[in-house]
Amino acid sequence: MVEQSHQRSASYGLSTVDKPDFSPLTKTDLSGVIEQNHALHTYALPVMETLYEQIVNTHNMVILTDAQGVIMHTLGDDDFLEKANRVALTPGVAWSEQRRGTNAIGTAIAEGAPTLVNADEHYLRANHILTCSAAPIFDPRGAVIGVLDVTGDCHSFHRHTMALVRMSAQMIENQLFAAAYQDGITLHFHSRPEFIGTLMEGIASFTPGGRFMSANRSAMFQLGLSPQALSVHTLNSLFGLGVSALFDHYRTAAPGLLHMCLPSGVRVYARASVRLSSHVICSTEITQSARQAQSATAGTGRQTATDHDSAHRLSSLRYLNTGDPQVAAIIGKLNKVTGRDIPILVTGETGTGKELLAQAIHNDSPRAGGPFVAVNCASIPETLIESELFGYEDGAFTGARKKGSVGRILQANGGTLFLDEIGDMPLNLQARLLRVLQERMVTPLGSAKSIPVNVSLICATHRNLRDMIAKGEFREDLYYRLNGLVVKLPPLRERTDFEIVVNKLLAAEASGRRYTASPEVMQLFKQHNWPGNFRQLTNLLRTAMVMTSDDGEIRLEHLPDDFLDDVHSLRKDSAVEPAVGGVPTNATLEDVELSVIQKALQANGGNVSATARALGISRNTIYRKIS
Ligand SMILES: Nc1ncnc2c1ncn2[C@@H]1O[C@H](COP(=O)(O)OP(=O)(O)OP(=O)(O)O)[C@@H](O)[C@H]1O
Repeated sequence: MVEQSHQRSASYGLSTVDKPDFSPLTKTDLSGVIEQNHALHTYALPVMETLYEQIVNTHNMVILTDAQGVIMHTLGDDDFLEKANRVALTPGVAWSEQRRGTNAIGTAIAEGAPTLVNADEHYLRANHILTCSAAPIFDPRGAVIGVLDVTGDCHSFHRHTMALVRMSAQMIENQLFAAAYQDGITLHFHSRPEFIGTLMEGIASFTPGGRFMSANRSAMFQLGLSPQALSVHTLNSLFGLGVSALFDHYRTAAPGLLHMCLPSGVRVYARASVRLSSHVICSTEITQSARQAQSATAGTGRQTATDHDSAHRLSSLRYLNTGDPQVAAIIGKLNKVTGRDIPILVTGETGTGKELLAQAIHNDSPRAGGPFVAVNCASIPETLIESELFGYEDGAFTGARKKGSVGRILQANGGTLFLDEIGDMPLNLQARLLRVLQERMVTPLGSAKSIPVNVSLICATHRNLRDMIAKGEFREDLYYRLNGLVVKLPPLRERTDFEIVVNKLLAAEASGRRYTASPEVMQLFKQHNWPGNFRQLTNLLRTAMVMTSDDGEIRLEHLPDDFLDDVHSLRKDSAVEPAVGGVPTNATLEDVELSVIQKALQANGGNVSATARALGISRNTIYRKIS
């Protein structure tokens, strides 16, 4: 390999006596390279730190480059970094074979394989002082996206270094893989069970319906198939197990590792995890959620869902229907419009489950195999909403990524776009959004080209859009475009299935144990007004469950003090209520303040930011006053 690389080096017109080339990229260009390789850079840095800890004080350095061999980051012993500087081993410098002849980084890229280049194996004489071990980092399609390298003084050569570098590169690949394929079914497998959970495990991901999405290098190796060959497969065709059988397995009392058979006949062990957007349902939790789905439907006298398509059922409309007539009516209406691409507007206080409902609508629709893209218009700075939604072309504005960005609307193509807090969309963008909905075309920022897009739209808001229209804050024409079907999720305090909801959440949060709420606690819960709705109740239950004793019963003493204070202050508030002229004679200024804040909170559906705006005080003041 070294000999062939030397021949290539000569063919690039390099001479062995060439001096090191000190022409790094400018700071701006280097930032551009790092920006283009953002995910690689982010996931590689912690791995580099760990790798460096293994080799500290050995006159070595750790190097990360992009796919062209441009150094993006280095970590090393000070004395060696100084020496490295002399041969241009610094950020911004390219170490491709074309620029520096045979060297571990450039040759690893040229060969697409881990490479060790020691002392005089380097093409340039100036680099004979080095020993370098490099491993390419691959993306799931098998393309080299960067190189991890350990370079040191040639006298410091150690034969274990290469193994460390290879393992670290694999670790980066697995982390990039996990970040890129978060949704769907993920299988972790190996022919030896003790290797599951280690760097050696194969990882393959599938859509909730079982279609193959991607695999890491170990998986491709074990399956003996290329990324192209894998793309036509399914969970069943690769592992001899369908989605429903997978869920059946996890519905058994003590699900162990799965036993599966690869197309080659090799037997493997596997662990599966399922994640449907914001919901992670891992191994044992699959069992729980599946059971709850069944008990939820059984509780309302509905037919239990069939096993096929179990993954969708975990976040389906049926699962949300736990007996409240308002919710049942909403689900009845939604079922009628499913698949008709009628825009849906979900209203309701914060934490009432608007996003969960949107996800369930998507999962129950014919678009379930497509993407579900959620955008919270209130959490993105106003200046960025436009580029985030519509995307932008190369160099559209200062700070834009070199290659441009596909906006969220186009990301949702073929699936569902969920625009949360649509009331927070700035007026000028409301006009652009309206155009997209009318013309079904998106024009990215800085582009003259319009791209056709096919999305089903669900919007949500806790604000009163009609009031906003009256104040000129929301476009009437957009409102009529969004409200094909308007549904209002009830706040928890109005739900008649409150007890079922509490028990459902307790079961969902319990991993294998049984938890209950004592009658006093349930009574207290029913009297509380839950401004944060499901989010608040879930958090409270999580904390209380940790406090319980062996019997798993949540009693008053297990509830957090701040919640009890809240309940107490609300009671105090209602005691103050029947006052003459609105201000009770025995009320302190503090009581009145608290009462005003609580009323405003209620009027704003528990939304602290909106309350702060309405009262003209800071969010911190609100938290301080109600704590
Ligand atoms: N019916 C339900 N059953 C179980 N959990 C639920 C239910 N509805 C909501 N939740 C949980 O409550 C939390 C808040 O739900 P979600 O984000 O959907 O509410 P939201 O109305 O969109 O809130 P916000 O308006 O603040 O964005 C989530 O963790 C969600 O999983």
